[in-house]
Amino acid sequence: MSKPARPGAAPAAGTQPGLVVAGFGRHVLVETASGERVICHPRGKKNQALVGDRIRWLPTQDEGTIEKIETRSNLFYRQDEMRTKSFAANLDQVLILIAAEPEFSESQLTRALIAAEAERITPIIALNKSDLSEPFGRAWTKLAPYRAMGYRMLPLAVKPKFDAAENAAQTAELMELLRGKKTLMLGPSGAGKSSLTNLLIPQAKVLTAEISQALNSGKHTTTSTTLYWVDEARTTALIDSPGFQEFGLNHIQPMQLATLMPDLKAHAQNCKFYNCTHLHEPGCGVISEVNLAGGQGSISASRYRLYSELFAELSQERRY
Ligand SMILES: Nc1nc2c(ncn2[C@@H]2O[C@H](COP(=O)(O)OP(=O)(O)OP(=O)(O)O)[C@@H](O)[C@H]2O)c(=O)[nH]1
Ligand SMILES: [Zn+2]
Repeated sequence: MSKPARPGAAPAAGTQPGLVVAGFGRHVLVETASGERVICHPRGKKNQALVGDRIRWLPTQDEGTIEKIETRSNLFYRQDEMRTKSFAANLDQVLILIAAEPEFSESQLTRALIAAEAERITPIIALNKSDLSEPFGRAWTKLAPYRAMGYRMLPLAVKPKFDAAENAAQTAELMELLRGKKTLMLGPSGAGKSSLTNLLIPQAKVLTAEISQALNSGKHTTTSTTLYWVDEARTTALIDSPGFQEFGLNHIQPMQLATLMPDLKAHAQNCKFYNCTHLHEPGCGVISEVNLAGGQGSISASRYRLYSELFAELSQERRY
């Protein structure tokens, strides 16, 4: 009998390397070294393999079992009201896709950025629908503080109402950023995630249908996280996680939060107390920056409000 898969455990004899390219519940689709795809089941109750995981698997009749999950370089979580679950691993970067319309939520954006910072992953912010010039201008302005924080940001028109010369250039710039990397794409409903997937991976719809057929006995599902190769050489990957709502941040300590927000971090070193929560302490560098006359400071009132709300949320989650 083989031992249950455990991250970092020694591989069992006869196992083969593979990459998890889709996940549905406890079953995953594994891509073999030669590019074939096999459904694999986990051995044991724990250690669910995630999209992006490098694994060792063992063939059974027409399927396989996962014998080992290689050590992960990072791990991403999502959360709903009920609980936090991990859903993707070993990412190189995160593409946060938002749009001129519907108006993006600064809270959702901030949460996604914090989750990326916590895993030391570079986030890219893409603002879609640059063809809608008026709302686009407003949204671009709203993003000014995030550009000032140093985040990589680019305009995009994935599926413009009217084609313009710059659309192709914007897509090309994005492609340049994605090249050779595994990128998790996320964003609110209506931002253009499926449009972007279809643009970069024209066969995505067919692949998705095949995957849900294979993993879910033909029942249509949109809840699986899927890794799509953008190029034939399989060096550039886009990971789509439909139904995405919120990043799971419960694993983050409240006292860690300010170090994951570059605008706050820059002023936290001026605090009088080393364990300052930046909520009420005298001599707090963060609070004095927020209170600079006329809102001239580099920490906006809305970012500071998000910080205090998240601080309260993370302090509560810890109790159960
Ligand atoms: N004007 C304009 N509309 C766009 C652009 N890109 C996408 N859209 C439209 O925006 C709407 C939403 O696009 P989707 O690709 O379905 O967005 P999504 O993020 O996948 O949304 P969900 O499936 O709800 O998560 C569609 O009607 C698209 O045609 C763009 O660059 N410009
Ligand atoms: Zn402080």
